Amino acid sequence: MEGVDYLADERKKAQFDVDEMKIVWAGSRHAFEVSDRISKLVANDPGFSKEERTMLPRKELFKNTLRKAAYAWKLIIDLHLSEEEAEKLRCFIDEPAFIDAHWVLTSCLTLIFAYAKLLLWAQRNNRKGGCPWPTRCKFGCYAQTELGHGSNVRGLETTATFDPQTDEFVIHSPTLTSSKWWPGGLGKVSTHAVVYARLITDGKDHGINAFIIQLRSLEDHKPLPGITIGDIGTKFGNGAYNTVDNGVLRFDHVRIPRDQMLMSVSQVTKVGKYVQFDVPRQLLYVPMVDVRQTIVADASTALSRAVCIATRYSAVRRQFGSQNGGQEIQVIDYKTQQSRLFPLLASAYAFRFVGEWLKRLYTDVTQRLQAKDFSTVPEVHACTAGLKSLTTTATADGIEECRKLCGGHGYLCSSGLPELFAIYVPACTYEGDNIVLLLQVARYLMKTVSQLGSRKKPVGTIAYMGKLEHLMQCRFDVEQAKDWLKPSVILEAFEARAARMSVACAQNISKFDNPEEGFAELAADLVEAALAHCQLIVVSKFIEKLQQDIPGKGVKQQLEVLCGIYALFLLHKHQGDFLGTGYITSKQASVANEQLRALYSQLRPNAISLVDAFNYTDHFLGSILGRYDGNVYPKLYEAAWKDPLNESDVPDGFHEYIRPLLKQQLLQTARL
Ligand SMILES: CC/C=C\C/C=C\C/C=C\C/C=C\CC/C=C/C(=O)SCCNC(=O)CCNC(=O)[C@H](O)C(C)(C)COP(=O)(O)OP(=O)(O)OC[C@H]1O[C@@H](n2cnc3c(N)ncnc32)[C@H](O)[C@@H]1OP(=O)(O)O
Ligand SMILES: Cc1cc2nc3c(=O)[nH]c(=O)nc-3n(C[C@H](O)[C@H](O)[C@H](O)COP(=O)(O)OP(=O)(O)OC[C@H]3O[C@@H](n4cnc5c(N)ncnc54)[C@H](O)[C@@H]3O)c2cc1C
Repeated sequence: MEGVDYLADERKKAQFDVDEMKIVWAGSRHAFEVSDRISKLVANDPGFSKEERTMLPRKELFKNTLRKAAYAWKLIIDLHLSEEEAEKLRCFIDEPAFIDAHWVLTSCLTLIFAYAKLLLWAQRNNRKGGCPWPTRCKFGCYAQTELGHGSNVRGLETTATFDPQTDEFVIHSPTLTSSKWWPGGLGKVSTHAVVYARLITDGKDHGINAFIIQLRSLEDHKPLPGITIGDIGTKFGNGAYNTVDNGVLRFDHVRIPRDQMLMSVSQVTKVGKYVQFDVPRQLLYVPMVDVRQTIVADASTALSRAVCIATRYSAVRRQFGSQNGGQEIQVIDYKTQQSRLFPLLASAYAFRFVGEWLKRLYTDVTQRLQAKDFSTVPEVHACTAGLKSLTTTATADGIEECRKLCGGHGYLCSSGLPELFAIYVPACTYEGDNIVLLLQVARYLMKTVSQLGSRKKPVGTIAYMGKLEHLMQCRFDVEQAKDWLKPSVILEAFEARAARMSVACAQNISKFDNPEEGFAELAADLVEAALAHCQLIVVSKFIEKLQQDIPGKGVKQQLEVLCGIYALFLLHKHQGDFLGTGYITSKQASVANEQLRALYSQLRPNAISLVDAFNYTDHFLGSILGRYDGNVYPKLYEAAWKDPLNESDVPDGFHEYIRPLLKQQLLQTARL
């Protein structure tokens, strides 16, 4: 029945102020108000409908995305939306688009150009200043990855050879494997690209540098001479990421002016002299750090969507246990359902808070960079790489778990979960393969351990290594379940586990004559140590959040429950680490599990309200199973009839393929 709230009884059970929790989730009252307003604007505008997305053929799908993007830009201008509102608009339109790369890169490149300015780039290049990145009337993409190399950035093959005769770089793709491959927005739309290529002057290879290159005519959109571009083909899932034109690009001796090299870390003079500035080369990689921190912030949005769908549906769905003709049991009341669903709900909140923290860390680093302080770059690289890896892996796995939590109906596109998974899962690969990124964290950890004896004190997220002596010896000495609720106890457990795993790896590497050989041999253990370190960061940032003043009846208490679930679930899942490093005994692990079960029971009455606090519209959720009103069955039934296959009772192909078979069968039966 329309207008009935099937989840009303669930909502009455809440023991906290949901409106205040919405503000905690959004980050501030202002952020909540902007999100609320823009999400409703999108939801109420038929121009942003997503209903048929999974049924459209690729060409139509792509054209529809172009239409939406153009419409969104028109709205931004007509409604004078601020940058913050425009960013929310992009989020709630909920369609990966060519425009994403442009959107993010505009800010990345503003940053690169901030360094460039700082490094007197403008004067050295005899330019009047100003950012040549095309933010207006032109579209850009980020062309780093090649067919043959993605993770190994140093192995890229595209060349940029300086010609002092003409004061130009000659950009060339010398092999098939040097074709740029994957950049989003490249295939059909971008007019310009940031291209990573090997810089060659006077026959000498100076490694990878970035160049801004025009790809297409601004008149007729055709590729410029010497440039070959296309789309790389259909990707995983219906609809999903196929709204984006990931592309292939080849250069045949394309000439660009010298000042289109991004000269933030080095410079080529008019006479072809290569000059390396007194700054870390890693500054070239800062765009990746920027996008990775955005991906961490986005993970909680993707996971919370899936969790919202699975939680609401778990309260609607009933199976078994009917007594005297009464209703069956809501599947959310099964302990197995709770033990799979509630840690994901807790993870969504945990990722929200660690994402907020990472943004602050990144802002701090960018301010330091402006002041030529590069000291925190390694830490922000380790944090963004590690947290990108942890949050995207957990989110992709979490979305798939939510699909299973919804049983058969979760497999229907109308549940919203298959498409959400298909769109999200490449996050485990783009912006750095998750294992490759954890290995970067491991390098940072091994470096930290090796420097412990020196005067360099570990600070920031690695500060806990400063109390290594204590962490290597301490033992968990409490026995009661409720002791596991103390933040100091949880923190020490995670610190001791992370420190001990890192030290064990360092000791094992030291047994090899060649440390690089040791690192390669122990890579699997190193990845686990890196993960333990990243999990410690997430847990500690959740605990830090709880130390803030959090208004609203019962809000803090709910967050404490969620924090306990997040930490104790990890402890349960990685029991082997905690037991193996000797910090806890098996009895203490079993007591922790007892506490975890108690927390699930405390969370249960609040589950629906905790997902309501995400404040998602039905449009954004895009799921019949996750509808706010819980009116699942009639809407599923209705949606089935909208499938193109149901347009006629007799399907196309009946006369060619089914009828002859039927006839044959009839004949055979007659012969018998
Ligand atoms: C463009 C984005 C568009 C849109 C985003 C929009 C919204 C966000 C939400 C969704 C995302 C949507 C779309 C995604 C689009 C995807 C884009 C891409 O995928 S772009 C391509 C990304 N590619 C990678 O990430 C490649 C991964 N590989 C690497 O990063 C490096 O090569 C590697 C880290 C593996 C290092 O290899 P190695 O050869 O060992 O390194 P090197 O010798 O060059 O340097 C080592 C030295 O440098 C330090 N370091 C490495 N990386 C960084 C860094 N990023 N920042 C700072 N420092 C870094 C490293 O620690 C080491 O230091 P030491 O020598 O030990 O001191
Ligand atoms: C949807 C999508 C959008 C993208 N958008 C862009 C874009 O806009 N611009 C752009 O430039 N690129 C883009 N990419 C490319 C992306 O950044 C790369 O695919 C990614 O960095 C992984 O590199 P790879 O494909 O070379 O994987 P590989 O490195 O070939 O990975 C293959 C396997 O090898 C393993 N492996 C690799 N190296 C190591 C190692 N050292 N130690 C242990 N294991 C290792 C990996 O873990 C993985 O299991 C995009 C990719 C996707 C899927």
